[in-house]
Amino acid sequence: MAIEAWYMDESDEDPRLPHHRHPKEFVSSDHLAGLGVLYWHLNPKDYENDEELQKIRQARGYNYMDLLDLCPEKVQNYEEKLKNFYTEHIHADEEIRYCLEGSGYFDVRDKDDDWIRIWVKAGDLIILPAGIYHRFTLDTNNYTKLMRLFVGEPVWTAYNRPQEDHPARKDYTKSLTEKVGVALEAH
Ligand SMILES: CSCCC(=O)C(=O)O
Ligand SMILES: [Fe+2]
Repeated sequence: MAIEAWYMDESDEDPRLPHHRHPKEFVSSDHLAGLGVLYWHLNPKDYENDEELQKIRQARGYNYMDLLDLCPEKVQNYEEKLKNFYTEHIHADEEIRYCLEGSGYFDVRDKDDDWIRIWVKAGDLIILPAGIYHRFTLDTNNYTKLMRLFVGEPVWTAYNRPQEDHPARKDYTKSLTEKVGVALEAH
């Protein structure tokens, strides 16, 4: 099963709506991979014993794990947290999220600075590379339960845009130009 992702319209209606362009412009997982965004679909019911998940965690060194149940009863400062999640930012490290229940939107900037909306549902594991501008919102279902993975002690610090001088941002932009170089050489 492929991930659903699309280019966003420019309207400032409720962020929890899909915000498709007209006509719809879907984005493939290859296109996402070109931005350094990786994706797997796993069995969310089996997350405690799942060998596929174990393999990914081992291969990438994700020894840290916790669960984030995104509902007002379980999250302190719920509204403020959601507001911060939807403020465009980067991190110094990868952001790894595995959706166990519900759904939500991870928005990432493409090479031309346009927003791509990635619809993450139960079973979707995504990795956003360090330095990519992104944000998160719940969709109209208003609920998700996410697993957060990390290499070592987690650092969730968000650096709000602009961050052009942040080392992770510089490395990320450089990796994008290198990817373009490889694609051109292949032709
Ligand atoms: C709710 S997880 C996604 C939000 C985010 O970008 C973050 O936690 O940094
Ligand atoms: Fe983030």
